[in-house]
Amino acid sequence: MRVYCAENYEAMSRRAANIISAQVITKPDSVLGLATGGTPVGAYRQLVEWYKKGDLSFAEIRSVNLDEYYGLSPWHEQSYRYFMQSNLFDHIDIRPENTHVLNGLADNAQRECERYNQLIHDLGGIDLQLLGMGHNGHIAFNEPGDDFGLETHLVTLTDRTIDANTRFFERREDVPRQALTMGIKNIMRARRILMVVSGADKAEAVYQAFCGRVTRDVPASVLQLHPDVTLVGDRDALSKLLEAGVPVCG
Ligand SMILES: N[C@@H]1[C@@H](O)[C@H](O)[C@@H](COP(=O)(O)O)O[C@@H]1O
Repeated sequence: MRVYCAENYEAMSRRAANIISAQVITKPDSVLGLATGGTPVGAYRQLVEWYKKGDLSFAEIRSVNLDEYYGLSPWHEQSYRYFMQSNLFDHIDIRPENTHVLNGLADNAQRECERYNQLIHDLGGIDLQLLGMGHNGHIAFNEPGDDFGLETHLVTLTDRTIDANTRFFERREDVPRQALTMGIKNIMRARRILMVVSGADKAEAVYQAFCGRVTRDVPASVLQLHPDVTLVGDRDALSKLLEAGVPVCG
């Protein structure tokens, strides 16, 4: 694992965007696994800026998103499809038909999950998977205790995740209770993984994930078993790793 420590959120976002751009430039038809949440927003903003300057093209890029709330339409402002359109897709030259997000309105969740697994397979797998992390160590919507062997599946969100995501909705009751998510198995099959973390409130989860035991109780800890992980964080999020003496670059 490589760890990059950035001074602040902006620098972290630039570093992450750099890694994504390098992937796009070296393999213009890459399959990018994309993530939502507050943390990657700065990296997306940076990519849009570089695209507008003419430094990058996404014309051949294919994307698959990690997860989607179950029960929200793609046009709902808090759906992850809407998030991706407004933070990235609407501002770059990626082809709409090449962007894939799970359908939160699918009648049959099981069938939708199978379709998505097949889609990832047909695309040739994920070249670079971007990840954020929840305060309880969840990745995508793989909550503590979930089986590492699962592929895309329907999950019931924990109270902690619902609490954390309430900030995006008017009321806690509005946060969907279920989501469709890629499983740990899909994520672990990605050729490269890029995790972004920011803020002191993530420091303990980051420490548990990368210095603790590999356990289902901390889903992100499974990344210790992946051969190509880059962790990019700001100083606050990495504080406990730094205290523990984990070597960092930049
Ligand atoms: N499903 C998403 C995750 O993919 C994301 O990593 C997490 C952390 O979000 P944030 O970056 O806002 O802390 O939030 C949600 O639960």
